[in-house]
Amino acid sequence: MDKIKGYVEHIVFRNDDNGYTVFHLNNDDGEVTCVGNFHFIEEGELLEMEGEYTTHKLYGLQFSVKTSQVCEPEDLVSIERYLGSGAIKGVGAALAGRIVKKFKEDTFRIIEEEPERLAEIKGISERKAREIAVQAEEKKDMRQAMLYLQKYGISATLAAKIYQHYGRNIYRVIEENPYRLADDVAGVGFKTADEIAAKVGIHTDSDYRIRSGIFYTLMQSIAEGHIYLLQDALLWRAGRLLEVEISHIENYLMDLAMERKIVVKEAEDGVRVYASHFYYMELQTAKMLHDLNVSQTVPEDLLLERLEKIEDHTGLCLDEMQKKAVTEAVKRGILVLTGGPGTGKTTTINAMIRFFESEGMTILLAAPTGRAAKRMTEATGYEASTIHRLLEVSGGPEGEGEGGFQRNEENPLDTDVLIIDEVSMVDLPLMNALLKAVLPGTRLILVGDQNQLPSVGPGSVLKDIIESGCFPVVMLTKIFRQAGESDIVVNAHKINRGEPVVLDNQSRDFFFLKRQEADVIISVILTLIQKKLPSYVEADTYDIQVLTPMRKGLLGVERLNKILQQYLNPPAPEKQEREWGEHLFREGDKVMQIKNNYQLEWEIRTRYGLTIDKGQGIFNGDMGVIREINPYQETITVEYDEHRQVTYPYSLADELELAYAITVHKAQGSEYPAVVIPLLKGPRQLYHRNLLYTAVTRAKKCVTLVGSEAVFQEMIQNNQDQKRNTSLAERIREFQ
Ligand SMILES: Nc1ncnc2c1ncn2[C@@H]1O[C@H](COP(=O)(O)OP(=O)(O)OP(=O)(O)O)[C@@H](O)[C@H]1O
Repeated sequence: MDKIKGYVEHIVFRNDDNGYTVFHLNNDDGEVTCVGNFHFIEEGELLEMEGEYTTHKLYGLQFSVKTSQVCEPEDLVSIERYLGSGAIKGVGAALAGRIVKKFKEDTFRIIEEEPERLAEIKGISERKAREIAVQAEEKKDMRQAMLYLQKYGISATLAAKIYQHYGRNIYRVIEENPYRLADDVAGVGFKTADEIAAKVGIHTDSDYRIRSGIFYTLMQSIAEGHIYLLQDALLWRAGRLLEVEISHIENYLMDLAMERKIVVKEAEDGVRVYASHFYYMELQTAKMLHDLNVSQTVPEDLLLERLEKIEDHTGLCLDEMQKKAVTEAVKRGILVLTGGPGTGKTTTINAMIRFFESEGMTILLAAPTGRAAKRMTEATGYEASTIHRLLEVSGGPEGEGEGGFQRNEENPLDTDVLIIDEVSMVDLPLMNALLKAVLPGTRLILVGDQNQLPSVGPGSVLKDIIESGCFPVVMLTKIFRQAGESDIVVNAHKINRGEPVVLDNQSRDFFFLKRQEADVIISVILTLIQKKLPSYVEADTYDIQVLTPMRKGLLGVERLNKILQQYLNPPAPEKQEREWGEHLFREGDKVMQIKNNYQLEWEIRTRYGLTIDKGQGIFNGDMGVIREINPYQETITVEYDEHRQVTYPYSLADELELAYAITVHKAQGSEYPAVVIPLLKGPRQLYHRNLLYTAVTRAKKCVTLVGSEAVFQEMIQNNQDQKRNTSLAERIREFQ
């Protein structure tokens, strides 16, 4: 082991999650590049470190740090450098120089013990002197707290967040009730809090622990899509988590209910336990839906007359149900329009738009995902946005949550009509946020297919609204696309009704290739996407989408992506590549953004590098191709639709995933020219009718299933998609 000591000259790279840092150190021998894990580090600091010199194949000689210690700067130059490094706001290099010139080696003591004396220096008022002292003190506190949290194995980012939340109270919180962290700090879950508690020596049946465990169990079920848990299930799950007797846990439910942290309700299916927040969210959503449900009396014949004019004008010819949808949308404050693929939903939306337009009304369109919004724009010729954008999300990536929207009850949307498509994908928190921003008097039209998979987030809002029976619903059932013209549509409806589908491969757009082994299936997929399908549907290889039910397993997303990457984008000397944990990205890879990120900037450039358009926001589900991995700038450039290029710093690489294959869940709301679906036996809870239906309906021109016919037919028969525990329909009825 070698020992070195010097000043941090420049931090080149820092990963805040694990503290991995690369920096230049200035010591007696000149400049040394150091790498290591640091909890807290700043330019200008004096460090004493132990470690060894290594040679990196790209970056050359480095000092790999094993242990380190921060020392007080010793000589005057160093004190001045530290003070002027920007570590203390408002003190630049010049001022630092003046301070050190006056107080010399005594500088730090003066700042700490007699800060008012700083005002003796020209340019420092008494107020500024106090500010400098406070900042210096905070730095010291923070460093101490970081070291303290490090003992509990907490990452640097999390430690900073925790410190920000509690400040100096951190010691009391950790020692008395570390479970508070799970409630107060985003990113700390019960598990982390529990580990800390164990280290602090908090007893396994302490009050705090059990309360926190109950909440954690409720939150887990919310993450699975439920709004409540039945008491028995909650007790059983919490008992297993906490390894405490169920009878012991039961006592706490009453306390938590008294404190209004949870809501306990008797219902037909048993005693339901809600996290209060979610109980009231359902209640409020139900109330807001009712508030919007106002009817207007408009003479029917007048309406139909105007509609006819629009039909003449546009060449649309609506059937009875479609007409009903338009007239109801005009008369009612809220309308649900539902139906399977090809039943004319988009055509009806278009007719509505033309009608409202002719009345001079303002219209807003939105959908839950970027891709769905784009499709809506294309189908209507009207600009549609994502719901998050519509509500003017203010947070960072996924930073929405409650209160994260600029549009709300105090600043509602200014429109006469609001049409939302793909409502099956909208979860309860988003519907709640949306309704807050819609004034009664606005016409809200919710369009969706209730048989698609439910939203990823909790609730089954569309189904519940329909099931409540309290609002006007127009259900389109007639399929307008002709049989033969589209077996995708015909078969999708059969799947939905639980009828067997004939697999004789006589179709032009629906194929089933029977194979029984995973690796054979993969080789068939490769032939399809490399050779057969691109010319058949007139699309690029990368436009053909493989959809699979699972993430894990022989035919799961993770394995498929690794194999498809190898064949579709093999390594080559001219292609840069880089590993992130389990993932390897290579130039030329097909990737997907897996979070909404409203801050990411995109640019469209000409061949000569001139920027011709730019904007912000890349959404969950957007797909692109890696154009460049730049190890020097530490960036990845991805090109999305319409040549939009986004440059990601390495630190955002975890917002990307390979996308040769994606899960059916991720594909909700998107359509592809051709879809390939591998099918072998899998868990019954997942392999159900809705999943198959959603997968098949993602294809515009061609579906090819590859695998076991038995599994396919079993999925059609299995309508046991996991029932979600929700009670929005009941809350809606209670307001009747
Ligand atoms: N009343 C109608 N008469 C004749 N054709 C119609 C009628 N309504 C819709 N169509 C046609 O049926 C096809 C499907 O309609 P549309 O795209 O509106 O349905 P959709 O429910 O939005 O389907 P998807 O969800 O698959 O996009 C279109 O080709 C459309 O032109």
